[in-house]
Amino acid sequence: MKHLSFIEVKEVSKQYRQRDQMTDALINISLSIEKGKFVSLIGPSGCGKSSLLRIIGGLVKQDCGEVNIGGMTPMEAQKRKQYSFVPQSPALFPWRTVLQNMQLPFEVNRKATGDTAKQHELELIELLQSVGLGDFIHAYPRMLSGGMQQRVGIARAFGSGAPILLMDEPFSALDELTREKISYQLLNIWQEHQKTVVFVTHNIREAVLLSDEVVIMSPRPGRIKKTISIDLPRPRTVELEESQQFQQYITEIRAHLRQESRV
Ligand SMILES: Nc1ncnc2c1ncn2[C@@H]1O[C@H](COP(=O)(O)OP(=O)(O)OP(=O)(O)O)[C@@H](O)[C@H]1O
Repeated sequence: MKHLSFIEVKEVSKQYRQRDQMTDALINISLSIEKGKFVSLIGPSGCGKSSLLRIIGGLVKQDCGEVNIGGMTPMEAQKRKQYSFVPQSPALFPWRTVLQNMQLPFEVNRKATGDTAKQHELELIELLQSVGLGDFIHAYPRMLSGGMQQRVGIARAFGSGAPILLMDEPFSALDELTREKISYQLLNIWQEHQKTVVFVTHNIREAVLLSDEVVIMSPRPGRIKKTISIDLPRPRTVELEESQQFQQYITEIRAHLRQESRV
């Protein structure tokens, strides 16, 4: 049976000009992502992961090729509030409580969606509980650690109503243990809400643990080297992480990345 793709990137290329120099950030990228899938982009620095994420999200325009988001261009998809971005740091407003920060997308998008924050308050509180922040609903961001703030950012993205989450190294500023804990919380919340996620990371373990597919990219110019389907059962567990099968995926991806980082 042929599966319908939700995000379709076809033969996309992107160059940047800086002074007199041109950089081929992406060359001939084609990628197809089904609705509800979790897909990671991994590769060495400069291979174009963020550029591809931004092109999918309509923040950057490709030079050639096509991007189709459920029948819309990325710009149309953006207008129709199809995306929620989770950047490296969560951009919370310091003068708003955690819950008020969660409510922000509804206030911003109210004209487009007609939904009010009040209608969704219970749901937002449940999301905060599911990332372990049930006791911090009325706290201000300054009272939270970096990891807790990032969890608010993730919960907010899942609560926003957007079907596509674009996450650009959301855990990169966190220590290893916090990172591990948050990846499991992200897994749980994703399992429950079934959003389509495109996740940029440098971390192989994280990519295998979270993803249905890992897209390995290579630099200069940015290309897709290989796409690996992660055929591991869900829910993914700590035991699974220690299994031979899991380790095999890590070894395979690491071998591809090593070839890329040879200088
Ligand atoms: N706005 C820009 N102007 C000029 N060059 C750019 C711009 N954005 C990205 N580039 C270049 O395009 C290439 C791809 O950058 P991009 O940030 O997409 O890669 P990346 O894989 O996300 O890197 P990293 O892992 O370091 O974040 C790099 O060579 C980068 O220097």
